[in-house]
Amino acid sequence: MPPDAVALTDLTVRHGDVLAVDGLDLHVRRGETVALLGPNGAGKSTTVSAVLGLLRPDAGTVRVLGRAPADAVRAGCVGAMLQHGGLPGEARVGEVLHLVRCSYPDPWPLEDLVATTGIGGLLGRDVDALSGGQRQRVLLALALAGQPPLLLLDEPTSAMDVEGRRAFWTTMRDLAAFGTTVVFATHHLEEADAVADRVVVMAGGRVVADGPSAAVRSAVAGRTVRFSAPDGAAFDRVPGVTGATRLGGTVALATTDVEATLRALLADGVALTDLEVRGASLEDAVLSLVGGVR
Ligand SMILES: Nc1ncnc2c1ncn2[C@@H]1O[C@H](COP(=O)(O)OP(=O)(O)OP(=O)(O)O)[C@@H](O)[C@H]1O
Repeated sequence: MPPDAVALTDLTVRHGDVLAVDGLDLHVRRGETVALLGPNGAGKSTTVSAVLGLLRPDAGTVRVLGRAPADAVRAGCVGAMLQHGGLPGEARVGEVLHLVRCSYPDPWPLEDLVATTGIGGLLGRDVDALSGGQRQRVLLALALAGQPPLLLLDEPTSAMDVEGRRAFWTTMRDLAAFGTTVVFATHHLEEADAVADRVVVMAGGRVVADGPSAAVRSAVAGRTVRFSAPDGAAFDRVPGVTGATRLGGTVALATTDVEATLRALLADGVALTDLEVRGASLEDAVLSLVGGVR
């Protein structure tokens, strides 16, 4: 069996007095697309930095495609987009891209790379004059320049507009379909839900949930029952209901037991017009999972 793309065993990282990553075990198989989720300060960026060999763990081991992180990076096996990823100043995008491509033995063909990342119109621009979203597209092109089998992305779409995000994730899906392993940290949970094979929810430097998005969502018991109801009707004492809100003519009941709630409402003669039952969203699940750990 080939080694995992990323293998973190009992990883512990401190920044001074702050315990940023606390005994983390995380294994990413080759070809997986994994989202790292969690609140600010959960340890996602620190984990990404450790995988890139940018900081030395206080304890535990990091292996990247079976090698030490620095060796994997030096061999051109890892492409990265970091939150504070820098671009050299006083240079044009095309020049920077040329330089980076030249540093790899088998760079991604220029025309295809430029088309894939949508930076054709930016090649003659000064890197200092790029917008946040344009900068992120250029950073993506640099990350992909060596055709790496592993991509590490730390909040890669944070500055992109809706169209840019959509194009970005289409590119990621295409890369994943060709076997690239993609590990990304994000606060855009709908992107994680749509793109990742697996989501890893972190809080306080530890993993609090790890699995396919659907499994993580279903681990949260709560569901919502919505229907139209006239003003004045009260529903907070209905079996299973843990909270009731009303917006205009629509009532939303949070419930831990959908069947009991619906049976009781029907027995009471509630019409349940426009009935809708919704499971927890990934956002609900993450909020619930990290709630006690912050
Ligand atoms: N260079 C540093 N010096 C001191 N503390 C740091 C440093 N970098 C991170 N930390 C602390 O380590 C903890 C984990 O931070 P980290 O950036 O890994 O979290 P994160 O999950 O990526 O957060 P965010 O979603 O805000 O990017 C936080 O408490 C943070 O304040």
